[in-house]
Amino acid sequence: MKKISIRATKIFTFDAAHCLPGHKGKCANMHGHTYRLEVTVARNDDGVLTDDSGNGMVIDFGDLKQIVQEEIIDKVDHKLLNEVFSFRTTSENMARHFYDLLARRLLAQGVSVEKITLWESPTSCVEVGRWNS
Ligand SMILES: Nc1nc2c(c(=O)[nH]1)N=C([C@H](O)[C@H](O)COP(=O)(O)OP(=O)(O)OP(=O)(O)O)CN2
Ligand SMILES: [Zn+2]
Repeated sequence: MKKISIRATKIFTFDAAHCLPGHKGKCANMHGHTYRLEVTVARNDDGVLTDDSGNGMVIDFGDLKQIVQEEIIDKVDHKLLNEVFSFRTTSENMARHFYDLLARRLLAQGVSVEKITLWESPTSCVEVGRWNS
């Protein structure tokens, strides 16, 4: 029987400009996106804090919002991404970077990042996570 687990997701948006030098199409030119960032987390024990010291939450949505704001949104919103990051600013590279930032920050709280979904447009997204192989 499959184990029940609980995940919590919070959604963010940010506006940013970038270009992909050498891209074969129009994305070589400077252009902008309203990115949508979906952050899904779980407790490392797969449940919620329900003991006397617990609060029945995977993580307080307010705390998650503050962490994502500090670690990601404040650094990228209304910025030129090519100046923020040393790597090529594909959605894949950014989503992986965001995953690593949040995984490191949430580790101490016993919270793991299950999935990061980064939408570059309403029709294009990438997902980063630990999948069952
Ligand atoms: N795998 C990836 N492919 C592309 C990326 C990327 O990050 N990962 N990025 C781009 C460009 O940044 C471009 O802005 C987005 O391309 P695309 O989704 O094709 O944009 P459109 O507006 O043309 O999308 P439609 O909805 O199909 O009109 C390119 N590729
Ligand atoms: Zn783009």
